[in-house]
Amino acid sequence: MSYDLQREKGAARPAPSEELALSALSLDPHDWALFLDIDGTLLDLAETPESIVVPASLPFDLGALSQKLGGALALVTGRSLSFVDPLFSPFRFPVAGLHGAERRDAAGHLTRVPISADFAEMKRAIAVEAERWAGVLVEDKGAAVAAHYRLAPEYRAEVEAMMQRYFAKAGPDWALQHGKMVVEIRPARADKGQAVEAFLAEAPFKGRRPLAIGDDVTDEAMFHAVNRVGGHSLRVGSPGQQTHARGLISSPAILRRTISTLVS
Ligand SMILES: O=P(O)(O)OC[C@H]1O[C@H](O[C@H]2O[C@H](CO)[C@@H](O)[C@H](O)[C@H]2O)[C@H](O)[C@@H](O)[C@@H]1O
Ligand SMILES: [Mg+2]
Repeated sequence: MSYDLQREKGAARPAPSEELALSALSLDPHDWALFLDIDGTLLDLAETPESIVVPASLPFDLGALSQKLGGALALVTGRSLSFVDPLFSPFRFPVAGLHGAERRDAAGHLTRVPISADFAEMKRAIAVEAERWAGVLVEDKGAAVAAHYRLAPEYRAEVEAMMQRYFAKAGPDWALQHGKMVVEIRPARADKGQAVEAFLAEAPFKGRRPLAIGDDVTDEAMFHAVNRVGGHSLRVGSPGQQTHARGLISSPAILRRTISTLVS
């Protein structure tokens, strides 16, 4: 079933997806729950995982939006939980990390994944093996590991083959996650769609219509999850991509500007 925001709100003329969906949040803030990806959605992509820039106003705009939504705003990211909080300080939003495998709910309860000795050894082996490819970065995310080739795209095939090989040895508790110039091995226990479903079963998200905004393959699971329950989904990027998302936002900057307008 296609959820027609434009018709429901009686808009007089077609408008870009981001304006429609986000102005619906503003009109009925107690009806909606918002799920936001971080890299490539709220934040512009950067050359390395560490070199992202969080505009100074963004945490405060998100804090104001969260308050407007009665706290029903969660971050759903491939990053680890421990990486996320300092980005949005002084706020600590409900968050799902490692593509859904770990989660902190609105009441502050944590679900984490223990790091086994075998996985720690695998991370070390991947880091050592990647040293031979100048520019390839290995990101240790605790219970997940990512190999980035953004600075060395000529090694894409080698990086993919290496991660595939370690994934094949890792066993059924692990998933291979492709992303933007990155391949990751992450816990298979939950994806972003399952994380969104878990939030939607709890206060203050429960009973609200979900809107999910993301930019990448990993976000397709949450697009699917929110569409299935009559919510709405927006993909950040250019037109023409294969996606479950029902609308498009052209860039993180446009999303940030729209959020800022909603709370000003
Ligand atoms: O689910 P997300 O919040 O979008 O996180 C996905 C991955 O984002 C990061 O990698 C991506 O962004 C980097 C910084 O802009 C960029 O350098 C890299 O090429 C992108 O793949 C992060 O480093 C990963 O751990 C996340 O899983
Ligand atoms: Mg992203």
